Amino acid sequence: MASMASVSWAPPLALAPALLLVQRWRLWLRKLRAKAVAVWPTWPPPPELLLRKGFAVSLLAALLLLLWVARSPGKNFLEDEEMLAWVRKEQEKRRSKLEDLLQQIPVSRLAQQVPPLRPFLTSGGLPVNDREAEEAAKEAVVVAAKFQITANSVSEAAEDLAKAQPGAALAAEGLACAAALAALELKSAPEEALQQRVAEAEEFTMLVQSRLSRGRARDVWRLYAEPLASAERILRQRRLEQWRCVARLLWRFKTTLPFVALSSVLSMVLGAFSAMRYHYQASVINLAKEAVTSSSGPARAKHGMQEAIGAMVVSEMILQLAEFARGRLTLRGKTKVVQELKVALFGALLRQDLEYLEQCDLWQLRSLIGSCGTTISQVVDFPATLLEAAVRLFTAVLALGRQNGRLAAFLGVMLPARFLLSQALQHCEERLEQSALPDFKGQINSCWSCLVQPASLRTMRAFAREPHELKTFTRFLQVHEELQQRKILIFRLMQPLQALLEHALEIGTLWYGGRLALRGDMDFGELSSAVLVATGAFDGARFAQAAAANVSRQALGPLAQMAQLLARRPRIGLDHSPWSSMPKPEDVRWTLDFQEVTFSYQQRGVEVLKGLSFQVREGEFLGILGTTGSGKSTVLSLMLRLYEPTSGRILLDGREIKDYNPLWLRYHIGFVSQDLVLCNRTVRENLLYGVAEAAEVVGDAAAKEALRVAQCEETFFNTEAFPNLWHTDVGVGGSDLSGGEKQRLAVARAIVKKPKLLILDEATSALDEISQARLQDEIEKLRKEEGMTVICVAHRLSNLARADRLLVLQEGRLVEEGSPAELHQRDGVFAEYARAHQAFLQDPS
Ligand SMILES: Nc1ncnc2c1ncn2[C@@H]1O[C@H](COP(=O)(O)OP(=O)(O)OP(=O)(O)O)[C@@H](O)[C@H]1O
Repeated sequence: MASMASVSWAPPLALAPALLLVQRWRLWLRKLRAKAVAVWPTWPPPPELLLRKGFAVSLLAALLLLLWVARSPGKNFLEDEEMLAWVRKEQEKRRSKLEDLLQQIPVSRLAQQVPPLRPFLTSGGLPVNDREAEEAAKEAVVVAAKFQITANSVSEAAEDLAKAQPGAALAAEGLACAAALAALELKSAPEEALQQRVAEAEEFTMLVQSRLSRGRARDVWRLYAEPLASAERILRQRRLEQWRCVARLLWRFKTTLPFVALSSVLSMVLGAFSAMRYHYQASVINLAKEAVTSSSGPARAKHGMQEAIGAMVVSEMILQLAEFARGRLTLRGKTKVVQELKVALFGALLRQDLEYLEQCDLWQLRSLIGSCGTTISQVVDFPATLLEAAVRLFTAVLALGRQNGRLAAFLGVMLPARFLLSQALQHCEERLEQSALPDFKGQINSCWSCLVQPASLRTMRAFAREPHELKTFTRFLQVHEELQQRKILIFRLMQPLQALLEHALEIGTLWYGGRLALRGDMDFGELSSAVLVATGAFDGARFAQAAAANVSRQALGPLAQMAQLLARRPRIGLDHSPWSSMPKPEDVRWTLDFQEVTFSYQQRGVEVLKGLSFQVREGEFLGILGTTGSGKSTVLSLMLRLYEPTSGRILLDGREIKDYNPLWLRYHIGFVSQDLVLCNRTVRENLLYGVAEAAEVVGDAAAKEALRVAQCEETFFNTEAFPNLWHTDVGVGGSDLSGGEKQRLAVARAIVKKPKLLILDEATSALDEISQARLQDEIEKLRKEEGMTVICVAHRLSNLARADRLLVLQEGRLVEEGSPAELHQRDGVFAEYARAHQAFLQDPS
């Protein structure tokens, strides 16, 4: 019985608490509804409630609480001892780099020699008159001419330190020294480099202004102001040419002009109709008011209201149609132009001199070309956007002026005031962002660079750097995040201020309108419609300002850069002279004649070759050897016309090499460079890289023959090592091949072209002695059979054993020349090399 009772009573007992809970909920919900109903009539709250002291205080308290919550969370990293020690170490690194630079450049030495500079460099401020400062700068210029350190490298080091340690006095000193060097560079720069120098100096001026106090910045400025002014004078004359470039660039968009014109017309329609939206809304309000107050009753107002609503529907439809049509038109106009421009820019980049490309930030240029669609969109759409905004504003102001002239005048004053105030706020935000925290953002990339390049990846592994790299990455990120938090906080503080400013002006319009209404200069209907129309006017102005800011901030700079790239004429033009005017390669005698050639790399400025004269005869094997850095590879680069000699002449078959088309010349020269890099393609594609329309011109048999000559046919056709045979990918830069395989493939790549001149720069250094000897034999055979001229740079003397003649270079000068036997007898530098080599063979221990 007991068990039966427990079974029958259990469910109701279990339900009881649930029922109780439901009952409670219902009661609670009922109370909540009653409260909501009680509050409802007072929402939105009456103005006097918002103006009560208590409310204002609570609002302020809530704001402060919000700010406190928005503060950077967690412990400030500068309070962490270990972190602080790491930051100091990083700062120290940058400090010592700048110190090393400053010690070398004459300006710091000049501080002892030139009295006016001393107080500036040691204590701060430059208490000299203009003449003395000018004299100091002149002297700095003369002394610094002997040194190779550039203003850019010093200002970069100073900027690095200033970022890592804001307010560091040494950074200011660095900037002062950079100023003197900038003066030097501006004075001595050749005209073609002037623009670059002035751009650097202008960038440098901004740096000085942002990093130094106003007085110190003025002092630094005085050091290089005069040379900058004279350089700018020259440039001003050339600026006309620049404008022509931009005009030419814009002329490229001529096919878009009809589309731009049509979309501009549509934009005017859009602007006018979107402003009319507010006008009709205001009409509806006016009619409603009229219906209540006028004696003619609601019938007339009802009719008017129907008309206004109908007009609103029609204008809305026109708006959407115009928007659609404008979108289609601008897209059609842009697509083709952007495509053409990308091709032109890529072509212009490919055409540039190696020297220029070596100094460029190629990643930046790549993204410039990649994003040219966005840039062009901004520029091409700008007239339409501006027209739309202007028409919208004009329509709104017109409607407003018709309603009330005074209110329109009030707006006429308030709009520019709003614009100026928002500019001031933006400036304020930028100043605030000049944080006192260290900034290591750029350094995060250096951590990544170890990982993403196969060669550095292996080095990282080999040196067991992983834990260190991880730690460094974490630290850089920590500091960076802290800085970001601060910037975000500033942004979050400034954004509401901007919004408040915008709304304050709208409230101001309402206030003024209200006053006019109170004085009887305006009635209720006019005021309500004026507010709506004024909102339209503000929207128009905001729209125009945003579009203009976008174009000036994001589009004009890249556009000018594109124009410059397109207008830039390389010194070694790829189409000069035309290929079609070139002789047949078999009609040319492949002799080379270097006559008093000097050369220096632009970025370093040091003379690498000093009056070099020698000859290369057709069909001979010329060996070049010499100490490290003596200029051997540079000589080969000049033969290929990768660079132009600073002075002197190079003749091919008695004609200046610069009269030959560089593409033609390089096509007939086989080149294996010391720092060879293969493309990330298959073995076969790499092999045929240098042959135009490879598959048709060179058959498989000839390609395999080149592999055989280079001693690597068996390697790449060994299915155990290369299951895909010569269709195997070689990896980034050839990273999936051994050093010897890479070199042999590079030799085969040069030979397969059947060149008239074969240049080998340390081409077999990774080969074993036996393979190297076999390769030498094969090249010898080829030389004899084809009459090919061979120039070989090598450190290993066995590479040069078959040479007809040898050149020995030292510090950019030719110190010995002759056959190996002659040089042996002369007992000079070569004989010394030979003795060292012989000693090793006799006693390798
Ligand atoms: N692209 C470059 N930019 C600036 N300087 C360079 C450049 N290439 C080489 N140099 C400098 O020019 C000098 C000569 O270099 P080069 O490569 O011609 O010497 P090398 O005799 O071939 O040396 P190695 O035997 O070590 O290969 C060196 O001081 C080098 O640092």
